[in-house]
Amino acid sequence: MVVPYKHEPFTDFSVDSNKQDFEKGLATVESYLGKDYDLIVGGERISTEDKIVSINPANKEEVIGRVSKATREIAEKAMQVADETFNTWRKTKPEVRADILFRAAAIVRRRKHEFSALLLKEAGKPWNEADADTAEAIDFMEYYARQMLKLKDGQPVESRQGEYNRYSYIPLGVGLVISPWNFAFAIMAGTTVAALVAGNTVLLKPASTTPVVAAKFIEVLEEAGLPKGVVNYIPGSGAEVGDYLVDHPRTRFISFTGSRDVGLRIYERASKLSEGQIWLKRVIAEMGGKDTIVVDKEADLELAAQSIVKSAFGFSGQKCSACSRAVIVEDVYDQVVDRVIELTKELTVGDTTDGSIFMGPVIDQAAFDKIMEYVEIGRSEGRLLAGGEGDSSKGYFIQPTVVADVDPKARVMQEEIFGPFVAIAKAKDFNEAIEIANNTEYGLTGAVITNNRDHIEQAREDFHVGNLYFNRGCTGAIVGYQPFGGFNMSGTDSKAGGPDYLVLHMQAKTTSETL
Ligand SMILES: NC(=O)c1ccc[n+]([C@@H]2O[C@H](COP(=O)([O-])OP(=O)(O)OC[C@H]3O[C@@H](n4cnc5c(N)ncnc54)[C@H](O)[C@@H]3O)[C@@H](O)[C@H]2O)c1
Ligand SMILES: N[C@@H](CCC=O)C(=O)O
Repeated sequence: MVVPYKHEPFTDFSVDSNKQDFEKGLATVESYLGKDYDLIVGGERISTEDKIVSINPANKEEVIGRVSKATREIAEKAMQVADETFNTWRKTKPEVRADILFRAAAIVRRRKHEFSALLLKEAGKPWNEADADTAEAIDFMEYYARQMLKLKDGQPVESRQGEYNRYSYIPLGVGLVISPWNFAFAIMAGTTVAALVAGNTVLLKPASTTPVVAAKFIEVLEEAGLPKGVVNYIPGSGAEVGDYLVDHPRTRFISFTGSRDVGLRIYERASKLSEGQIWLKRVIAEMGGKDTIVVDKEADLELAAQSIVKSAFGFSGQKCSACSRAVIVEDVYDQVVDRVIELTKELTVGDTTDGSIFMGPVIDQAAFDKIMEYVEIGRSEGRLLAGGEGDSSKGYFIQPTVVADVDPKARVMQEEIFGPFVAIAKAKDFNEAIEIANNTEYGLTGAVITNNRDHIEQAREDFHVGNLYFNRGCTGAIVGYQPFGGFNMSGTDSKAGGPDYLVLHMQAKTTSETL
C-alpha cells in the first residue's frame, strides 16, 4: 500500500549536521569534476568527438564535465530505438512503471546533497535553491507515480443494460523531452518521468549548459530498473538535434520547457505534417514569464518588501516565476520602495560554495550580456536605485538591480529579462495596479500583498495568471500543492505537478461491448 503523497521537506542548513552532509555532497561532486559523459541510446554508451563542455558559471575555469554531443544520425538511431521499445514498454503494467519511479526517488533521496551540490557547481545555485530543486525532482517522481496508479484503470462511465462500456488511458508513443537549465534537475526529471510512467518512451535533450546532472539522473533510472531504450539521453544543439526531432514523423509528442521564442518555434514546426506522419503531434510548451507582485495600500508593507526581494533575486532572478515587476499603490509606494532598496543592499553575491552567500552567478556569458543590456535600458527608463554593476572576469556575477518609477509599458516592464533585475511602477489605486499587472503578453505567476478581503476576491477573478499567490512571494510552487503553468505566451498551462498533467501524455480510449 502506497503511503499518501507529501512533499519532500527542505533542508535546514542552520543545523550543523545538515551543513556537514552538504559539504560531503560537494566533496563527492568534486571527486568527479571534468569527467566525460557518453550519450545513451538503448542502453548503449556512445562517445562522440564533438563535446559539450559544461562549466561552473561561478568559475569559468572549472569544468564540470565533457558531454558527447548528438548528431542527426544519432538522433535518428535514438528515435528508432525509442519507437521499437515503445512496443514493449506500453504493455508494461502501470504498477511496474510506478515502482521504478518510487525506487528512483529513494535513490535520489539517499544522494540528495550530492545532487544539490552538482546543481551548485553546474548551475551556480545557492545551497537552499539547489536543495529545493532536488526536493522538487523527488516530489515529481513520488507524485506522478501515485497519479499513474490512480489513472491506470481509467475513469468510470455509464453502461446501459446489455452493454459494458469502459474508458481507459493508453500512452501516446515516442515523446521528445526538451528541458531548460534553470531547474536543471527538477524540470528535466519531472518532464521525463511523467512521460515514461504514462507508458511512453523518451528522447531526452537537456539544456546544453546543464547536461551533467541529466547524465547522473539517467544512471539513477538505470539503477532503479528502467529497461534499456525507454529513456534515451541525447544532449545536443537545439537547432540541429532539436529541429530534426521536432519535425520527425515518428515523434508523437513534445514536452518543452524553455523560452517563449523557442517554444513558439517548436509549436509552429510541430503543427506541420512530415512525410509519413499519421497523427497530430501533441505539444506541451511551458514558456517564459513577466511576473508581478502587486502591493495594496492596506497591506503588511514589510511582508511586501521581503516578498519582492526574495522573489526577484532568489537564484539570481533566473526563474520563470521570478518577480521581475512590482506594482505598488501610490499611498505606500515610497515606503515599500525604500525598504526594497535597504533589503537589496544587504544581499551577498558570489561563489555559492560558501553557504552563506545569497546569490550566485547568472548562467553564462550570453545571459550576462543580455541582462547587462537591460540594466542600461533600465537606467534610461527609470531611476536605478540599487545594483547596476556586473563582473564577468571569473564568473558571471551581476549585482541585484532595482529600477523604480518605470512606465508600465516600458521595455523593462514588458520583456522577460531572466536575471537579478526588478522594475517598479506606481499605480494610483488597486484597480489600476491589477490592470498594469495584466498588461504583458505573459500570464505565469503573480502575487498580491493585501489585507483587504474584497481585493483578494477581485484579484482572484481578474489577475490573469496561472499561479496566483496572496500575501507571499510569487515563486516556489510545490508539486501536488500548487500545480504550475501559465496562460497566454507563458505556454499551454499544462500544470506540472498537478492532477491533470499525466493525462496530457496519454490518449483516452472508449470500448463498448455488447453483452
Ligand atoms: N513555464 C515554465 O514552467 C518554465 C520553467 C523553467 C524555465 N522556463 C523558461 O525557460 C527559459 C530559460 O531556459 P532556457 O534558457 O534553457 O530556454 P531555451 O528556450 O533557450 O532552451 C530550452 C531548451 O530548448 C532547447 N532548444 C533550443 N533551440 C531549440 C530548437 N530549435 N528546437 C528544440 N529545442 C531547442 C535548448 O537546448 C534547451 O534544452 C526562460 O524563458 C524561462 O522563463 C519556463
Ligand atoms: N516552479 C518554479 C519555477 C519554474 C520556472 O523557472 C516556481 O514556482 O518558482
